[in-house]
Amino acid sequence: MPDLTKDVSSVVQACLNFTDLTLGYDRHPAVHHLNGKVAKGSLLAVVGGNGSGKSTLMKGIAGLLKPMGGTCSIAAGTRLAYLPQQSELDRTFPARVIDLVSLGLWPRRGLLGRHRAEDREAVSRALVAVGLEGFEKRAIDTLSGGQMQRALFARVLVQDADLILLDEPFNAVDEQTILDLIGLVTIWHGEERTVLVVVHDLDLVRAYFPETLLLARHPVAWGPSRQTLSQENLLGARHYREAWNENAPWCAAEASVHGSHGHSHHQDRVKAGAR
Ligand SMILES: Nc1ncnc2c1ncn2[C@@H]1O[C@H](COP(=O)(O)OP(=O)(O)OP(=O)(O)O)[C@@H](O)[C@H]1O
Repeated sequence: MPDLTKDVSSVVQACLNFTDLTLGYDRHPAVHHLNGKVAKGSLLAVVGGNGSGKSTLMKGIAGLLKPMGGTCSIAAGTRLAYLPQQSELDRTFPARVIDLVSLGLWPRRGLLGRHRAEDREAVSRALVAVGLEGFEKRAIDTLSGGQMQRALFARVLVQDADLILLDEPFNAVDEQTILDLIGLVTIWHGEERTVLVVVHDLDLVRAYFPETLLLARHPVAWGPSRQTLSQENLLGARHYREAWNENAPWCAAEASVHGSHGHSHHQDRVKAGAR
């Protein structure tokens, strides 16, 4: 399986290194044989259709899913912040905005640690940066989807992480919120943090993300966004997704028919079944 990150020079320090990484659930792989490096300071969009493995990859990097095969290594000393999809969060938890944002302090202070004046200032600055000044005491279950996403970005700001994983942060939020949140992502990129974002809107990707990984359970393409999002690659991803058999078992054999990437024994099964 070749490394698809052709544009990443070997002299650039890698923040993430995938070696034949396969992730999945109950022995059913959802991301197959991913190889490549994410250079420190990259701003990488992760795109693909529903069920193509984007969230699974994020969970694998965050350490919430153990690889079924291969490895995902993170550069030593990297502080990580992971923002799951909003649908995975429990909004009914009785917390105020300030409590939610202050959770970003726990890697430094511990859950029960006393917050110092500088911590309180960091939380206040983060709330101002996301446009939620004055919302400190609001219960999180009273926030709109966009306000909640702003609060979650404030928590990421407070975390001060080197590697930031954002899973569909622009879903179900209005245009102004998207622009404000993109502004923060751009600032993080300027600060040389490594940022991976699952995005559905390809126009947004083309406009703001220098690099893109296109997934269809396997990596279809990875490189500069314009090249990755070529018609050919997008069609290839769709073709692979349409041929996917949800019930295919764990792959044992390797059979590469897509030229340089992926293996398609699941597709073969579907075709064989259709005959
Ligand atoms: N907890 C789970 N248990 C079993 N299968 C799962 C689990 N989570 C995801 N899957 C399956 O893994 C595959 C990849 O799912 P994943 O959520 O990574 O896709 P995605 O690209 O993020 O999709 P979407 O754009 O719809 O969020 C899907 O077939 C999904 O049904």
